[in-house]
Amino acid sequence: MTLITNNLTLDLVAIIATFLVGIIVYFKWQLSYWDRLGVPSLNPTLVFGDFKNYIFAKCSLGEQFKELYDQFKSKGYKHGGIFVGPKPFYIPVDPDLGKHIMQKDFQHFMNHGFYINEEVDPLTGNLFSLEDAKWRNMRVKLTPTFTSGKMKMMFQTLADCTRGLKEIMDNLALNHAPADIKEILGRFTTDIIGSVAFGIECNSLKNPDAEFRKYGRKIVETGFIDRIKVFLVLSIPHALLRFWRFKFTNTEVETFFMGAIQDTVNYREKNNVYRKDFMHLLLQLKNRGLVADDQKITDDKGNIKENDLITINELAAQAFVFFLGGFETSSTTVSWALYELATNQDIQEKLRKEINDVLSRHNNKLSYDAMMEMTYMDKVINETLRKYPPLPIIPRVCNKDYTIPNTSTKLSRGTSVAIPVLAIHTDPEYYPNPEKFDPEHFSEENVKARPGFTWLPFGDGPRICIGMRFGMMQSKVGLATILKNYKIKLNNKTEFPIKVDPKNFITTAKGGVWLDVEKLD
Ligand code: HEM
Repeated sequence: MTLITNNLTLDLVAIIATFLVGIIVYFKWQLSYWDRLGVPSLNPTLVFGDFKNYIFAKCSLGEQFKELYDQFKSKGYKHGGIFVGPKPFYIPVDPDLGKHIMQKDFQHFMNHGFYINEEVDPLTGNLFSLEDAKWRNMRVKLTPTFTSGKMKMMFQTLADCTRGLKEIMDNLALNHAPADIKEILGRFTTDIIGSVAFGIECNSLKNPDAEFRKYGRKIVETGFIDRIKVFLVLSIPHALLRFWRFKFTNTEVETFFMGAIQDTVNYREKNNVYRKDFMHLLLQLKNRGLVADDQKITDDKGNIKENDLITINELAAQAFVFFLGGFETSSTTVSWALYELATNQDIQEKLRKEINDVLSRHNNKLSYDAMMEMTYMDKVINETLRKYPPLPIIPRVCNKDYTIPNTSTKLSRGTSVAIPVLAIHTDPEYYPNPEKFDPEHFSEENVKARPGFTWLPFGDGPRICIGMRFGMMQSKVGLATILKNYKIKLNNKTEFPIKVDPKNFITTAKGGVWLDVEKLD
């Protein structure tokens, strides 16, 4: 049987050719999207759009966006449009546009546009992914969990984990062995966040193959399949992915975390356990519908806010995102800080002096108040987050048609936006000599002289990182513990000049950061 000609082979060739031409026409039409809208664009290619270098692991996600931002900036554009595959993304170049998107006109750009399918993939129902009213409600419920009072309450749990960190560093110093610092700090922050988010002693500092560490690694180390999943989530309409019952979370990871959370919840509810951690506050939300300053996870006086109760799946998704947000971001931040301090010994000495001076006023004990007094430490961490923002871009989606300020261009509902954080942080207009590690970029005068929305490691506006205080606190504790007790130098196992690993979503050092450690008296 033939369809078009009298020859089956010719028919097949005709069908395939028509299909290919259709795809090419579709891509060409899509790739003219920004031109049709009057937004400057670059030279996207069929299939990959402007994203070829990232897809082929030639550069990291942040570097890919930086390359595109730099092109727009060099042509004097205030904004631009790019393509991830066929999907258009809007990029603000002028920080004032960033301010509109993240703060002034937040009601138009409320969502991250991440994939959610709470039914098939329950861990995607977390605060980072939630949208619209669901996000707002959850954000309001979780905000009291991260006040400075709650940070103070959790400080001791956090400080307890420094013991294991010191044991490892002592051993390395004694044996003159190089420290794979990113790995060690990954175990340190896993122990902290496992303890405060799950109430579980993970013991990954003692045992590098502890389960929490193993699954934590699985989440952040992205293989080919994970890159494809990211590409699908970025380029395919989510309604279609939901229709396919697409699952973003790795099933093994989901089974492990859901199991661990369910066990902890059961244990605490059955034994009425009180512990000063996030899990306690999440359990209050689950059983009482509010976060309270007391030891109770249930309320016997019938004083329950029924409408504000969260389900066990919602609790699990939030504990999961605290874990995810909490360990890798801070451990990479401290690793990069130590890399820079090993390369800049004068800054290392200056910071050590501040740590010793402050601690001498606090009985030589790490405490929340002592950490708050370390202002040079703040500058060093801010500068680290400038050069190496763990999230090199921040995604947003336009949820209500929007006219770009001072233009007649309309972004329609559903348009994706990427705030190019790394690119802004390394723009010489805001940070002269951006490759230089200089904590004085964060002196009072320099901060005042810079336009707003040019330092965005935690994002900004109503959707700013909810765990910022906690992230800063654990980074400071890690850095203070190491610098107080050890002098560090770069070991020659560290690649020099160091490169960002293109295979990781988070800004991490390719090949790791290796340090020589000398114990101080
Ligand atoms: C150095 C440490 C950290 C960095 C650099 C960081 C960075 C970020 C960024 C860039 C965002 C997106 C903000 C936006 O859209 O404007 C974010 C959101 C978020 N972060 Fe962090 N984070 C850190 C630590 C933490 C910690 C310790 C936790 C939890 C314990 C956490 C939990 C979250 C959550 C739940 C969100 C979603 C907030 C929302 O959508 O309302 N992060 N973080």
